[in-house]
Amino acid sequence: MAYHTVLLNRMYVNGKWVRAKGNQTFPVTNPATGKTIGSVPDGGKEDARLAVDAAHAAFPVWSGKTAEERSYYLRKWHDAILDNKNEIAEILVLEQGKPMKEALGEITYAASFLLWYAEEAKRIYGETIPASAPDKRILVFRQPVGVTAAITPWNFPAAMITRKVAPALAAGCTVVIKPAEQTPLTALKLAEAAEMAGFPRGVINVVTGNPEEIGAAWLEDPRVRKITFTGSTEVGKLLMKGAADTVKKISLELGGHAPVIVFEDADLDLAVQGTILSKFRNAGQTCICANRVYVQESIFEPFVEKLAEETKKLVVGYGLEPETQIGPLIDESAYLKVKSHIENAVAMGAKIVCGGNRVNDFEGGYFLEPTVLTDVKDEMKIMKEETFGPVAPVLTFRDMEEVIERANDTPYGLAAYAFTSNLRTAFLVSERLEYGIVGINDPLPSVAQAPFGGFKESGLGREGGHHGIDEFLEIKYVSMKL
Ligand SMILES: NC(=O)c1ccc[n+]([C@@H]2O[C@H](COP(=O)([O-])OP(=O)(O)OC[C@H]3O[C@@H](n4cnc5c(N)ncnc54)[C@H](O)[C@@H]3O)[C@@H](O)[C@H]2O)c1
Ligand SMILES: O=C[C@H](O)CS(=O)(=O)O
Repeated sequence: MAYHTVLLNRMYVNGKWVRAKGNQTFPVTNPATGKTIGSVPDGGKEDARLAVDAAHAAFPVWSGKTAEERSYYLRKWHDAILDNKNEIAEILVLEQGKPMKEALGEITYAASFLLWYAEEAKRIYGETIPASAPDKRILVFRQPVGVTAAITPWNFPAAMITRKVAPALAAGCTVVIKPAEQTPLTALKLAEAAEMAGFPRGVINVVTGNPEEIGAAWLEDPRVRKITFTGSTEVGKLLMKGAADTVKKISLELGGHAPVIVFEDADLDLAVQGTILSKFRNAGQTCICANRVYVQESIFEPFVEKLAEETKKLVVGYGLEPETQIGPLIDESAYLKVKSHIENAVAMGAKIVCGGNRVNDFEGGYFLEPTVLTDVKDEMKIMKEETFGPVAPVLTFRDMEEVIERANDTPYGLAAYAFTSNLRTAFLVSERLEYGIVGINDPLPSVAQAPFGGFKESGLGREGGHHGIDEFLEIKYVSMKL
């Protein structure tokens, strides 16, 4: 299929579609074909500062609106995104590569945060506290933190933006957004929808361009009071250090290394399908994808046989083709990293049960066969580093004590999964797994109403649920002497 070229080539600052100050642009590539599909402004420090100028100027008006008024704009944005769902999804597929069905699902998921926080905006309650002195009254207010900088990844180019800016806007903050350089077009389509929704100029700003320059500009600007980041743990640590200079609030949604635990009392078909859904969604490029699969030894053989049988059925192809289930990896370096995990495992004795090869039917794209490995050892790279690709290492375990200890033996703590039909096992495992998200017989736990986030080096703070709005609020108390 000949894919059309997408022409946006402007970014959205202060309610206007503008070029970068240096007039530079950078290409946007289709990861399935390696072909350029568009170009966007290559913004830098000055563009980043201008966006903060706009957001800072808009803050008094936006934060001064009533909750009902802010809720209205969020709902309009939600409607504008869903009215243009197919067009946005197609652009998302062209620049990110995921199958159309997943892209449509992501747009729906992204819009759901706007609807959720359109309601949460109206529930930012304060409190009164009984004063110890009879002539004093104590009032507690929750107020917006101020200008918020959102820096987002390429794997969910729509949802990772709205999961941040919906609560920020609901709280009364104004936002400056830097999308990943691999997937800027989706972010600009969201900005287009926000413009359709009628947001006042300067409330929402999207700057495309040099990550280091834009990031540095926002970190050093005292007017930016909040950094909200989704991406690798490595970059998250950099931003956390940079935020310290002006003591900015910070939220971090970082890397993961999810264990899947399959107990012998699990429904085998459910456990296999659940492992496939978690492992191979977005070609394994999600932060909560299964990265390790532990199977109780008594069911190991039938589980691996069924998992391999079902994995071989998965269709690898272009995202716009309706039958495609597995798209390309985002770029060559992503492919080489995943391939290195397979090669390291095999060199240390792992067996490739299925997959393991690049699919060469597609010129220009980095497509990898969905892969299942056995004879895996805990010392292998794939057991320690986030793979971010369609490879499932499967290992055995004897009992709950052993598997909980091994599952928790990682610096990560984002998501974990367990398949069991035993209620006691479900509760004990849920309580003892050191992860912010635990799916029990549920491989797809992410919803707008739940507080998404990680333990340990998987992040700080939560996105979604009523917790998500707290990240964008300051608490103030007023002591009034009568
Ligand atoms: N926890 C979550 O919710 C979640 C969600 C999606 C992705 N992720 C993680 O993100 C990673 C993959 O995404 P990625 O490759 O885009 O991550 P990345 O860290 O390379 O990039 C993320 C964003 O940070 C920007 N960036 C990179 N260096 C920067 C710098 N020095 N200053 C400012 N900004 C900078 C990038 O341009 C991009 O916009 C994986 O580790 C994945 O687990 C986590
Ligand atoms: O990759 C990270 C996303 O947060 C995954 S999900 O779509 O929220 O499950």
